[in-house]
Amino acid sequence: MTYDPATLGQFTITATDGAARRGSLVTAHGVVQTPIFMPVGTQGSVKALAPDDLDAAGAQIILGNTYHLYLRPGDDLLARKGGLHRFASWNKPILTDSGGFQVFSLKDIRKLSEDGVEFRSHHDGSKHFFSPEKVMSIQNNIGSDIMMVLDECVAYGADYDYTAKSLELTTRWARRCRQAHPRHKNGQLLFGINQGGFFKDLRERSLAQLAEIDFDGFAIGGLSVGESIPEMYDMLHHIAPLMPRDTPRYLMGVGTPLDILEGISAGVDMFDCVLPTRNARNGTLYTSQGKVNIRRAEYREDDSPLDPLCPCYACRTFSKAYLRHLYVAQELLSYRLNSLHNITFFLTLARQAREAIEQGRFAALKAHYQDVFAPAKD
Ligand SMILES: Nc1ccc2nc(N)nc(O)c2c1
Ligand SMILES: [Zn+2]
Repeated sequence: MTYDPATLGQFTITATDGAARRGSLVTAHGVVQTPIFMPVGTQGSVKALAPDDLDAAGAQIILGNTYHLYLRPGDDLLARKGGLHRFASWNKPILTDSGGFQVFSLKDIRKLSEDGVEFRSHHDGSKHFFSPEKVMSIQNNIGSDIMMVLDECVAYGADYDYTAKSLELTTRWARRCRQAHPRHKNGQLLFGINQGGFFKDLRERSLAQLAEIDFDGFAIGGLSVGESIPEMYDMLHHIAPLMPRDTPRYLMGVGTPLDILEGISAGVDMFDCVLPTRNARNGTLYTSQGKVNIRRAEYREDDSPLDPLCPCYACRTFSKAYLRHLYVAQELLSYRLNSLHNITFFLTLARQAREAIEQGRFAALKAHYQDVFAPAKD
């Protein structure tokens, strides 16, 4: 990994269109063009796809997860293997989520304290403890280019008092993460995570506290946790414009194609979501004409490609009839081809957004896809 310490972490905005930003972020494993969609590879693999598939699809950066990789194969093993990049033969940027969200979604098998969170492995029930320092050490062993702080993602519906107390803890943990991992040590960037639930004053308080800490970027956490779309968009449009302008803004766990375009219109630069690969496995495919449920009988004899505008191997090589057959027959190839297509679609959407912002026509792109994915057509 060779990078120039002088430019590491540099985020440059090259064009804007309304609040939408076209930019680039320098990481130790390459420059990331934003807005960007990041395929999720929780356990060190974007399910059913190999690095050459991801390269072909135009992936610039993928996600890994601290909680999962710590439990299996173990961050100590990853350190011995030279880090996740070498272990998984992925030589482009990797962002790792801190595990906070995953632990808090384990509900009853975790205990929260000032020092961190105790939890039981979902594999074998063994007891573990994540402190801010521990998750920094794990992400250091993984060798991710962008690390996330340990945070508490409060459940949807949490009351004001609990949310206010929780964001203070998340800020104290964020400070401890920063102290535990000096700026750009090992070529790694560190992002803070905004919390505060669905209370605008708490969101602003969390942001003001985090903005005083020296982070390379800021994420919006605590959204896409079960709230309605209008609630998510309302908070998104409130907090995104208040986030520091000259560092990347990352909306965690979002979302559908329309959510991503909404986020970009609010000024968000980075997105990740399991939707493309998860929905690929249940036959829900995203195309330039809208969503296609490939298992529908109407495709049984359909010789046309899944998406005539898509450059992916699945669309260039096979018919809908064959893709439907693979799905119905539960052939493993169905996972690979459907995942390859959906990931290509999400990455293409991000590329189209970058081009539209450069050309001042982002609003038109967003309106086009709002029509394509209008609920009536589902
Ligand atoms: N919707 C999400 C997804 C991932 C998250 N990761 C962290 N660390 N924190 C959150 O609040 C998240 C929310
Ligand atoms: Zn395709």
